[in-house]
Amino acid sequence: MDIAYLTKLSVNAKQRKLFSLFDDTARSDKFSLSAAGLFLDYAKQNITEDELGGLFDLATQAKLSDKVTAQFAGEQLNNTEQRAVLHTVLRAPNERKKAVLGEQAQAVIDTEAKMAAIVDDVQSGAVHSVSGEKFTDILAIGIGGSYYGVKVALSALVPYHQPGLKAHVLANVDGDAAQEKFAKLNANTTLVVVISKTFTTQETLLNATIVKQWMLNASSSHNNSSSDIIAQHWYAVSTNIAAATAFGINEDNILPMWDWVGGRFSLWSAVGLPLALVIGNQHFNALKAGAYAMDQHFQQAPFAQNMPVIMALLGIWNRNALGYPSLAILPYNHALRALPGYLQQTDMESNGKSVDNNGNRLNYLTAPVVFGQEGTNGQHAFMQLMHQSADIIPTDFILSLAPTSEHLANHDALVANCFAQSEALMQGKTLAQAEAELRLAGADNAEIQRLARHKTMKGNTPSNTLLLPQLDPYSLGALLALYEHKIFVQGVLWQVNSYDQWGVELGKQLGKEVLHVMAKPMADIDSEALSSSSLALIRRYKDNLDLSSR
Ligand SMILES: O=P(O)(O)OC[C@H]1O[C@](O)(CO)[C@@H](O)[C@@H]1O
Repeated sequence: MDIAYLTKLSVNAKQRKLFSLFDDTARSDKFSLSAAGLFLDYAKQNITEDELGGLFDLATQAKLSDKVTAQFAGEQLNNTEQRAVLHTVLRAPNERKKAVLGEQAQAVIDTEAKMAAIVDDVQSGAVHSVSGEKFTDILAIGIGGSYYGVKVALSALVPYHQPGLKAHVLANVDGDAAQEKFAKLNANTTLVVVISKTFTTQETLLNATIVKQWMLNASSSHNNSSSDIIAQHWYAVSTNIAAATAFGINEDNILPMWDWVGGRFSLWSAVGLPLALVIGNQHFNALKAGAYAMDQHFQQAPFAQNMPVIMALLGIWNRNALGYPSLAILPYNHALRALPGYLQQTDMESNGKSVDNNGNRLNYLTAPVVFGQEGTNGQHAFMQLMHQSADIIPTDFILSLAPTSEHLANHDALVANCFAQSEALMQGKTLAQAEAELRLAGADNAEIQRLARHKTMKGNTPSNTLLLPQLDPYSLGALLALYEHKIFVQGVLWQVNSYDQWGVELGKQLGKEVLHVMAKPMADIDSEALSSSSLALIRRYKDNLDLSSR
């Protein structure tokens, strides 16, 4: 990316009062657009039409259109793992699947049909527990991309859940997390879905093992045959069919994934099974249809009317031209409370890189630190810093226009808070305004002098406001696809491979080494791979638990 060009382009923006851009009375019309049912207002970004035009030029220089075509056509964009990036084909019509995947398309279509049949059969009771009862609970075990997508959609789409069927997700390897589930679940009516692309992930396998043991124990006390309960209650989604079978899962109950679907973009594949089981095929298809509508928009709209492209370029503007290091994701819907965590993974795991596609060190920074929380909770916590500190934190406000509950006064308050926060973050409060307010409230000069600076707020914080017409499967699908494409565009401009995650692998390697060292007798604790700090921590842990004698 041409940083010198970006620096030159942004020279005025750095000095500018963002609010002054609203001297143009047509700004909110010019800086907003709709796509796939979503509405984006980006008028509160610190950017002019000319500057945005400059960013479009940058996208053209990066041959963004060619890259979009290449991605949807299945070229191997993930060049460190020699993989295509084709999660989009999973939500495309079958003709498109055949055109892109060739012979492999039939396996994908068959898997979708098999998944749909499982969903119908579980919902109708045709597929039932060993005791002949209808399943009451779905427990999904997975982590990272094999967890977040399902989690975010499950909590967002509660009104679409089939009565009598509850879904639960288990990710954390802390045994407490599993224990919490056991307290809620009846093993005899629980269906388990293990989701692991590799079927080698430590957390998922440990959790699957304890859940299996819990179910076997419950089953023996119920006089069921143990092998039956695992064969009938357990499903898996994986590329590693052999490992899933070796774990004891009935081969008929294993749905394949493909290496061209990245974990964090896999909700659209059979990874979505726990979600589909609970919301049903019709709503799962609507989720995919919303994502497909955004795919179409992304491929067809010119840059100046392209929502993912605009959001991506604004993100680059804030990160690389204006130098802001983070991005707050603030959904003003309780139902979207899992979205910040989901986007944290998709964005930071994808674009948190420091070398380009050819392995050359970058001379600019990439993904911002993404964080967030549901509104209005954040206002009474970390948003204080967003208003009062000198740091500027660009923000995405996300809101469903239609209320998700019957409590309309609460929804009005929620909406008002959302709109007010973007305004407050942009306008801030000058010293003169703070002084005038204090004077009006009857403060004397000394009091004004003492307090006015504390009440001054920098403002100038840029934000997007994204509106969903209502929180339904279609809109959610469009929203998730919007962010997927935004991340893709940023990866293209930053020239990084958004689809590998070697950093996670390093953690896994050292995790194994730590476990290996922990298993040694106290006197032998040593490792060339670990620092004296970590070795001392291991000794302290063993001292406390006397792990070696277990
Ligand atoms: O699906 P798996 O193979 O269990 O991996 C879980 C997750 O771990 C990662 O490899 C790293 O977090 C993700 O990409 C993936 O979604």
